[in-house]
Amino acid sequence: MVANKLLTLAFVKTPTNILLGYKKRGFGMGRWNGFGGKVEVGETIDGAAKRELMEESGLVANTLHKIGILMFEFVGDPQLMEVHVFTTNEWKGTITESDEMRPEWFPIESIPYKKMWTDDQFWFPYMLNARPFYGYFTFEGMHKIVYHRLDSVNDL
Ligand SMILES: Nc1nc(SCCc2ccccc2)c2[nH]cnc2n1
Repeated sequence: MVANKLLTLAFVKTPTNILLGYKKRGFGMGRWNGFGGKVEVGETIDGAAKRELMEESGLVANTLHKIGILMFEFVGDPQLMEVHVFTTNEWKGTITESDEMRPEWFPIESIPYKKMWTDDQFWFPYMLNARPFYGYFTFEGMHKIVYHRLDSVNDL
């Protein structure tokens, strides 16, 4: 039995703007995304999300709100990615570029979906409207979605 790979993704947002990071290396390189990564052994998911946000953007979130869970399957890879998605609108610290990510604010009206993962355009509206969601996406390669399902949920 291959366990899911447990990952986090956190977004810092105001009512009109969202902070995205340009991934400079590794998985998802060359795309704008939220801040996140692996949940380490002994870490809570929330704790990992806060740590990754701080490491990758320099910001400390006072509270993170769980807004979604995304499952990603890549055809040919038995390990599913289980991504817990968070938002925050209360943070401290100074935005700092890391070796992983170059943070930049975007108006919510001009999110660069063409330079992001293909699935983001499906679930971002749920996140931006604070509607908790559960999504499952099957990828063939790094661009093509061959199956997806996305549902609103009452609690996560
Ligand atoms: N938006 C988005 N993000 C990811 S990976 C996010 C989790 C992660 C993984 C590795 C390093 C840092 C963060 C995706 N994968 C497939 N579609 C996707 N969409």
